[in-house]
Amino acid sequence: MLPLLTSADIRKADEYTISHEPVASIDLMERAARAFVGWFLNHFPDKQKAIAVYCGTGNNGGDGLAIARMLHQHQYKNIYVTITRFSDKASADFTENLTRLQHTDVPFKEVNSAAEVTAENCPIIIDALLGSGLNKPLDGEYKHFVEYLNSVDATVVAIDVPTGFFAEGAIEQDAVVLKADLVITFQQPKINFLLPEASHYINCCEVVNIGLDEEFTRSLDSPYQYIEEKDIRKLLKPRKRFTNKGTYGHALIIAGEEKTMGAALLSSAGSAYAGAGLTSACIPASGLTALNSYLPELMAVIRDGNSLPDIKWDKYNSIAIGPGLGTGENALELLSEVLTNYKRPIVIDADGLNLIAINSVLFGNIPQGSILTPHMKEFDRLFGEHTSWWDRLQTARKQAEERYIYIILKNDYTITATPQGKLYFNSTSNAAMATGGMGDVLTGILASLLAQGYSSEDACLIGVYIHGKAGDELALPNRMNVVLPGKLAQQLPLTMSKLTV
Ligand SMILES: NC(=O)C1=CN([C@@H]2O[C@H](COP(=O)(O)OP(=O)(O)OC[C@H]3O[C@@H](n4cnc5c(N)ncnc54)[C@H](OP(=O)(O)O)[C@@H]3O)[C@@H](O)[C@H]2O)[C@@H](O)CC1
Ligand SMILES: [K+]
Repeated sequence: MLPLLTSADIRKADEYTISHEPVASIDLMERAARAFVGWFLNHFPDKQKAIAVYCGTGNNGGDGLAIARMLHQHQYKNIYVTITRFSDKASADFTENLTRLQHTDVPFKEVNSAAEVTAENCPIIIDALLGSGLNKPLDGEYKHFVEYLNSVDATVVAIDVPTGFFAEGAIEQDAVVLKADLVITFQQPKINFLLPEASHYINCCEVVNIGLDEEFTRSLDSPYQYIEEKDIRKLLKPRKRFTNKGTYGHALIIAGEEKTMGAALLSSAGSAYAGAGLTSACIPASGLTALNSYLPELMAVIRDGNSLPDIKWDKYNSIAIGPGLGTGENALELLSEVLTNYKRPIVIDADGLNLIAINSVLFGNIPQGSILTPHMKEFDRLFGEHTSWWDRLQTARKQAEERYIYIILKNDYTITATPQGKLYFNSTSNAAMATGGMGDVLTGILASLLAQGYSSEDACLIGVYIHGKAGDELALPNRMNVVLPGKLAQQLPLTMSKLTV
């Protein structure tokens, strides 16, 4: 698990490393610059191409100067440094790196206003204007200058954080930010890099390690954590000898109407392929043929007309409700029944969430430890409109704590908010998975993991990870443009077995 730190905490880790490793601050900057250059050398090997390095006068600018010097040592022939003296301040390490640069023959100039900048015609721009020290939205000279650079046709490589981009906190919709083709960031992705707003400003991000003290960063106990494969390997249990279907539980998926049987089929398939010993689908009678022909391993509990089915609650180790269920009277009655009669954690998705949004009194009946899986719109229907993903995260965290539930906020980096106040960012999945029915499969996977005896938290972390991982395994090596949910479900047994060897 990689702690994701705010800028303030990164500064603390920075200071701790400087005094405890110990390493001089200027040497830590040198290490950061070397890490950047190591990556840059491999990906921009043409040493004749002109590179413009724009440096502010803080430590981000200091990095820029050190990087310009190192690239020059690596025989990059056309490096042009511009220092923006838009304020009187300059950090000590910036000043030291300026002295070091002056001992080379790299040309540099200093400008006091955006108007002094001459037309840019380098195909590569290195952005070292401002980094994680940004403390207010850009205005004045920086704003003009960034707007100008955004109009230039060049590949922009940002050091650590693109100028004007807040590493955490709500991002304003009209924020002026230097748009980066690539960000080479130090130690960890910044929290806002993992939220959808980043897509307007950052095309691609690479993380390079600069050796900040890991024990110290863990001790900060950040609420924001990035889940890696090794974490899932610790949680996922291999199937053992001398076990039988009873060992792996019975999941009930309450989903689908006549015209939305697909959602029920995909959820149920997600449950079966994720390894529940038994999966029953509670569906309308009109869907029975579809169910039997789609996956004969599934069992049916029939909902007939307006009457509710006779559900033997004790039979099921977990229940998921919602995909394709509709928001009519019957669906509402069904959900109310479940919330009244079933006391273990359940999974609520899609129309299950929409029903709660319309009938908020139901909120109080959700069993503790239950898992809600909203996408952005469902989330806002449940908890009110939000204008930024950062605000959504804070709401998710608060609601999960107050209601003792898990909220899986679906997104590129799906986030699980827990009752303990943690926000876990998932690291798998890809754009080929952006297709209808994908969430239904996730719902089935979660119900399946609960049925198999995983805690709600482990079910969330494992479920979201394997769902994305199966999608990655199908899409990435085969360069598939789209992965269909049914295929993804079929991939799950292989994905899971790879994670348990
Ligand atoms: N973390 C690490 O471990 C390591 C970090 N390193 C590097 O340090 C970088 C952080 O450096 P940093 O703290 O000096 O901040 P930086 O981004 O250079 O800017 C500071 C200046 O900007 C100013 N300023 C702020 N907002 C502004 C605005 N809107 N418009 C105008 N001005 C604005 C602010 O002025 P003030 O408001 O205080 O007057 C201040 O003077 C980090 O991104 C990484 O590259 C590595 O070298 C080594 C290891
Ligand atoms: K920068």
